[in-house]
Amino acid sequence: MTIKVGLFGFGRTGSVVAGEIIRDSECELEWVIRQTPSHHNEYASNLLGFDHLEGKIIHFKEVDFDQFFKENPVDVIIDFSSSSAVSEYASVVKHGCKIVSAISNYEKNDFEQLEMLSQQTAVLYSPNITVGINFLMEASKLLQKIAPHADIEIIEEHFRGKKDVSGTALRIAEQLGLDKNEHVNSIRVGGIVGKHEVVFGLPNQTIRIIHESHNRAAFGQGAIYAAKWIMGKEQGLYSMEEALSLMMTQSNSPQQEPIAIR
Ligand SMILES: NC(=O)C1=CN([C@@H]2O[C@H](COP(=O)(O)OP(=O)(O)OC[C@H]3O[C@@H](n4cnc5c(N)ncnc54)[C@H](OP(=O)(O)O)[C@@H]3O)[C@@H](O)[C@H]2O)C=CC1
Ligand SMILES: O=C(O)C1=N[C@H](C(=O)O)C[C@H](O)C1
Repeated sequence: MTIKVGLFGFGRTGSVVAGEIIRDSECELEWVIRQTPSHHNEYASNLLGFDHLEGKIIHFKEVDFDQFFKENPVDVIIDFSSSSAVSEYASVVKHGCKIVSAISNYEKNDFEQLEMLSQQTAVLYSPNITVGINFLMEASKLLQKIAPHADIEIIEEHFRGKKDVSGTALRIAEQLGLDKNEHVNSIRVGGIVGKHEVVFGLPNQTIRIIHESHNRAAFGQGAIYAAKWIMGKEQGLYSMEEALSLMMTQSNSPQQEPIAIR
């Protein structure tokens, strides 16, 4: 079965994610919604160098989205736009459309709206949708149990223009029970795509767990993994950790094909 995908956002990350969706043989990029009229009615595939037409770019304000969705339905919306976009697609969940949201930091009201949508459809939300970061989280939790007296600091490094504190770092702090105002250290330099490090300080040794995204394609591959996983889910709010833990169980079962991690 081909999964029809609608993408919100065609910026730094969305444009790379679009390329990954187009490349994936089990997905079809139906459309891409953006905030400005840039490249309206052109195809993401052409802009990204493919020679077929896929992923028509739509300026949100040019369409009545409810009507647009009825004419151009998708199985899943993948969101790499901004916190407020959730209100733009809120109405389409009644058609059974599922949602994968990768917005790193939600405004409180917008996140409450996402939570409300999860009462009607399956929503997967992850401030860091790479598969690898979830291994860092699990390893950090395990190490904290083994070395409960270690000093723990979280370091997050991103490109110069990233304004918000890393949503991933905040999630790691929360999971480790650390005060985010004291233990999250941010560095903004050059073009770093995304690096997260958890430092465990002991009297005679230091342990560092690091995850680094070298290319934004990692976010696209994670989002596609999440989209495939959520296809079989009932309404509810899911995390990437849940999607991955099920995958690990599946991979032990000879009956079911695990979703491949790339
Ligand atoms: N969870 C994860 O793993 C990751 C999450 N992110 C998150 O993804 C989001 C986007 O990041 P990034 O690509 O760097 O940001 P950019 O600013 O480069 O791109 C944002 C894109 O979203 C579009 N957009 C913004 N607001 C709306 C809206 N209300 N409706 C429709 N489209 C909208 C913009 O349109 P236009 O182009 O017309 O201006 C643009 O295409 C951020 O929240 C970021 O933190 C990023 C990487 C990984
Ligand atoms: O804005 C980004 O780009 C990223 N945001 C993330 C975050 O805030 O944690 C995840 C990723 O490293 C890239």
